[in-house]
Amino acid sequence: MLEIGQSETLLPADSTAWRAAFAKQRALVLRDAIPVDLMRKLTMLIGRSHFVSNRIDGLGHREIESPPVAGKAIDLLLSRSSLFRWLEHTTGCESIMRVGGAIARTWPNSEDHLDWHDDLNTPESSSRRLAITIALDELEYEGGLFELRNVGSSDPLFSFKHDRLGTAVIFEISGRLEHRVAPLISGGPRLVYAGWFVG
Ligand SMILES: O=C(O)CCC(=O)C(=O)O
Ligand SMILES: [Fe+2]
Repeated sequence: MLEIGQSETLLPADSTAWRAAFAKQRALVLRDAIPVDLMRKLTMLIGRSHFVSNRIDGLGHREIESPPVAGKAIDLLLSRSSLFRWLEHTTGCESIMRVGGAIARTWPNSEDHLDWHDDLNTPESSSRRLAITIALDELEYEGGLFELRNVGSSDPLFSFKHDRLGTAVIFEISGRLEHRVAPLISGGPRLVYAGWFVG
């Protein structure tokens, strides 16, 4: 059990199963990582958030929270050295120094999605070690599947549909892996925090 509460972080005492899961699929599912009471507060903040169009050249489109308010609150919640050390131990990623991200929203339309990419596309992004996404809503939707694969492989190593409020996915960022988010077919929107642990 792992829980990122408002004032304390509960981390699993025995990480053996987590290490084995990450070794196999290069990703972890942290079910209910943000507890319900804290999630409720974040939902209230997000209710006042403003979103702008965010086109990522060659990859796709989505909306992101701007100015970042709820996203900054989540950055702060994740900025805990005990969590950084647990992630290093569990994933083998070295020296995580900080975390930062944004709230992203996709709708069922002809443009919202992200094609295969590795999150290492700019010089500033080259120190990204792990990515984290957290479900911030639980509206039903079809499509919107997240997939992670080895570059050049056609079989995903890991796939996940975010539909449980407060559940997080952590996955490896490296030149040997790529990930994508499929377009929504109906329902939604899909609302997640998407950030990176940076070394
Ligand atoms: O929405 C997701 O699940 C992943 C987002 C993503 O890949 C990114 O922001 O780079
Ligand atoms: Fe990404």
